[in-house]
Amino acid sequence: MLNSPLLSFPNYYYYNTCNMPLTVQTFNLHLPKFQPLAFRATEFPCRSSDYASPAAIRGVSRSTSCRRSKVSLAVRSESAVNVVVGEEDISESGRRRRVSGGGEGFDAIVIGSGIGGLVAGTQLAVKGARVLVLEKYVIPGGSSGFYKRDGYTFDVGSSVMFGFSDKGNLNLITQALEAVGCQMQVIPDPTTVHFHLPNDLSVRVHREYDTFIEELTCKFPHEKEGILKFYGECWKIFNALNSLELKSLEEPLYLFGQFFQKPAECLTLAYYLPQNAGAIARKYIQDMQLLSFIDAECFIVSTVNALQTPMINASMVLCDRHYGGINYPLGGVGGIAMSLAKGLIDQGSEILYKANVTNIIVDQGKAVGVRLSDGREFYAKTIISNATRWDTFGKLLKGEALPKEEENFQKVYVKAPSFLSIHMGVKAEVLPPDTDCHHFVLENDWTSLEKPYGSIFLSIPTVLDSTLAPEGRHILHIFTTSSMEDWEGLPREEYEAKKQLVADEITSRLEKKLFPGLRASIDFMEVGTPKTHRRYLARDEGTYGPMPRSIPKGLLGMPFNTTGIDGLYCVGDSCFPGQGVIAVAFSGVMCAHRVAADIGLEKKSPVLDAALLRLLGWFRTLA
Ligand SMILES: NC(=O)c1ccc[n+]([C@@H]2O[C@H](COP(=O)([O-])OP(=O)(O)OC[C@H]3O[C@@H](n4cnc5c(N)ncnc54)[C@H](O)[C@@H]3O)[C@@H](O)[C@H]2O)c1
Ligand SMILES: CC(C)=CCC/C(C)=C/C=C/C(C)=C/C=C/C(C)=C/C=C/C=C(C)/C=C/C=C(C)/C=C/C=C(\C)CCC=C(C)C
Repeated sequence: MLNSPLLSFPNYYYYNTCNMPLTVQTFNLHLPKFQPLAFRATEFPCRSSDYASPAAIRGVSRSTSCRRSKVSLAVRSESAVNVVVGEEDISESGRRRRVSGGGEGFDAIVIGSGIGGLVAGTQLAVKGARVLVLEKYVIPGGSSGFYKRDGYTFDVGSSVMFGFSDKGNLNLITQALEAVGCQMQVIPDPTTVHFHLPNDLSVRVHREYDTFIEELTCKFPHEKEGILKFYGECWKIFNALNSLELKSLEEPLYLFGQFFQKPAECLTLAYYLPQNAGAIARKYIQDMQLLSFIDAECFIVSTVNALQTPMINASMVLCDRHYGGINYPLGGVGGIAMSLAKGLIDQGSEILYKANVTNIIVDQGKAVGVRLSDGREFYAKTIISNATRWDTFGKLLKGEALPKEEENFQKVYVKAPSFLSIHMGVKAEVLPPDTDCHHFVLENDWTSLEKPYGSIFLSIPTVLDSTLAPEGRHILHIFTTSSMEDWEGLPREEYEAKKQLVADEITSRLEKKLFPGLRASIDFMEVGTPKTHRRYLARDEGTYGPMPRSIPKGLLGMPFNTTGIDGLYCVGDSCFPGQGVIAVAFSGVMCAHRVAADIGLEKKSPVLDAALLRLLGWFRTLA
């Protein structure tokens, strides 16, 4: 007999009966004051092997109705039971009818546990909100997750971590962890990236700004003044950003407060908001090769050239790497998400894995809950989607017309291509001494920069943290842009053969350019394609994020967190300011602030809200 619910929210109860060898259980529901009119109980197997089998789930699901607070249910041992009570009558057929009032379960449900979703969730939890994070995969992190094979710990995405220092206002990863009482040991990276470019141009981006500038001006002495002016303008923006307290730009009390306290900095940012790095670089620099280098500097973080990269984003990454520096978390990037997920639970909120959201439930125009692929439903005051905007509006919101704002977003931005990634374990001796951790390779032709497979990104995190690989081995994480159309529709054998072929070509290129003998030193290799990214990250076409269709007006067209659907918010890289772990962490901070204001956990002014949201909507139409 279970007497007390593990969680006792107004209309949602979750009983975990795992490991209880019972076949019939009685639930004495400790109900809130209002008398529930109905409940539905659904039983789910706990063991992961059962979850893998849809038949097992179908076989045990059942629903019933009752008007009493004592319920007898036959459930299997090793099961978890979900009980939804109150407000809604959920009949056998699964159709919902509103039957009475009552409270809502959670303050916020977050769909997805990428860094964007986790930061939004944890920031809300520390403000006192009850949050439920639903993650499709078995661990948190999304593209910042990890996986282990044969003694290697691989980062799913790349390993360049901005925002992980101990100073300033822009160390958003450090701050997100600190907010939930976590701290991670980091290893300073002496070089952000080593560029290997056409015409044998080799540039190391040193942690010390002056050393980097010295190296660059050595290669382009005739452009010394232009170099100093361009990077100097980046610093002006970075310093303005770094002086602000970062919260939601959609919350007027905060925004006007910042304008009042730091008018010069806010006006600086407002001035640069619609501008792009390439146009500013061209004010100072004429040398085409140097301008191409700046394209490559931007491409590695935005997958587009400098002319299409917002100046605020470029300044953020071109300066943070010298200000706070790039720092790698000991034990791998995956530790960040694991720590945030733990922090979330420590704050009394929850995260469920293998929870694949298929529907956002909208009632009278308001997002009120979600439905999972296994039939479970969860309800909350607000729903935050960490899925991309294409997935959120194209797949999760069924039968809803695309809001005007989203139409505008899709007019300005397309899905960036995905990646082909190779996770490789190699014998340590193949790397020359003092090999840098991160490399960017574009061998012969500047025009190949943005072409599929044109340039190669390479991270060797074991240069910084040798614990990630077995003794005497290194990890090479290699990736290059690649589109879904190259991989879709191939029969299995052809698909596998093509993976091998492309991986061989990339390995040969690296062998020629950087590491002679690379092929013979391979100890482990796994190749992921856009299909892999789509499958494991649930990102439409495996996309890396939004990419402007043409020259954008800087960041002006990027949507923030609110959406055209009441109660529904987006977070992650298809929101302002875009791709990147630190960028999605900022979108999480902004989202949590806006949601907290909307559910009464932060100050708000409904009149100013309406005016600001209308104004921002209008600004976006100018993009
Ligand atoms: N700097 C780096 O080296 C680096 C490394 C890794 C990732 N990144 C960045 O991380 C960014 C992405 O972060 P993000 O937070 O926006 O998203 P994400 O794609 O990392 O995470 C989204 C999460 O949501 C889950 N999800 C999606 N749809 C779902 C559904 N319907 N039901 C349940 N779960 C669902 C996915 O499984 C995933 O875990 C990328 O832009 C990339 O730039 C950068
Ligand atoms: C509202 C209005 C209208 C106005 C107002 C004005 C103002 C106040 C404004 C403000 C603004 C702000 C605050 C902003 C902010 C921003 C930010 C924070 C940004 C950030 C960004 C970031 C980023 C973009 C990042 C990115 C990164 C990345 C992507 C990374 C990646 C990496 C990789 C891929 C690596 C590579 C590798 C190799 C080479 C190997």
